[in-house]
Amino acid sequence: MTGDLAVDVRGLRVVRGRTTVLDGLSLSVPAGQVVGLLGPSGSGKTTLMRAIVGVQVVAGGSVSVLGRPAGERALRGRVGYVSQQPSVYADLTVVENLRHGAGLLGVGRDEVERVLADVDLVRHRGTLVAELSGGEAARVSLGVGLLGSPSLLVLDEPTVGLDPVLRRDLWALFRTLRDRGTTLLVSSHVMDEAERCDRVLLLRDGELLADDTVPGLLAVTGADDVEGAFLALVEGAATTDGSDR
Ligand SMILES: Nc1ncnc2c1ncn2[C@@H]1O[C@H](COP(=O)(O)OP(=O)(O)OP(=O)(O)O)[C@@H](O)[C@H]1O
Repeated sequence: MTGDLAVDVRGLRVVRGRTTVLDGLSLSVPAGQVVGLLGPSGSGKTTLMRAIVGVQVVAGGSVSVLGRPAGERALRGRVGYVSQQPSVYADLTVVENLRHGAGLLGVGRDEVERVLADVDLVRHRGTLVAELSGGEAARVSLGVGLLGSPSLLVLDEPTVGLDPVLRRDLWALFRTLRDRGTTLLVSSHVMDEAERCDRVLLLRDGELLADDTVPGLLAVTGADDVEGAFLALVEGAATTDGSDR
């Protein structure tokens, strides 16, 4: 492992509507790892991911991605983003969706074939997305994010709604991608998914409660699992900031 950072966030401030979602958040994502971004619903995970991929208006601070300011044109194709909203066309087939994505990125058809194999959809290549199961459709979205072999993949709750077998298979794919040198930032509000990550970032109300490995988190909190560690950290924060949410 090198000491390189794939993402470096300093003093990030984001206001959405009337809510200050992030107020001076600083964190980093080391290159070549699977990093889990965990936290309850509304803690700011999607907002942070949007800032990292450069689609979020920010009110202050800096976000550096692969050594460049987030959203810079030079990062196009080097950062893959799979949002929670399906970003594929239901009335196109699997391969048509991937070819469309490849066309937008300017990458070749060989990329489409590689991605089809990676997400295990070769036999569904000619199927309309509307006729796929939820898990298969999720893999088409992921496939679009994999086009062009991005150095950083930002995945917003990619396993939500998937059965345990599909979740396991997707995590195996994430590790394979990491072993090929990709950095992955994967959000989840399912704490047990943390166990599959090299590091975890725990967010609550826009604040970073922890940035550690799973064994490190357990050692610091004395908890048996990540859920227990999170609760211990929340309670610790509650006693210092006077809130008990
Ligand atoms: N478009 C918006 N306008 C105003 N406020 C928003 C908007 N989107 C999100 N927020 C607020 O920002 C806060 C953080 O939302 P965000 O989607 O980043 O959380 P999250 O941790 O990703 O949640 P979830 O796990 O439910 O997706 C929430 O309080 C939410 O109400």
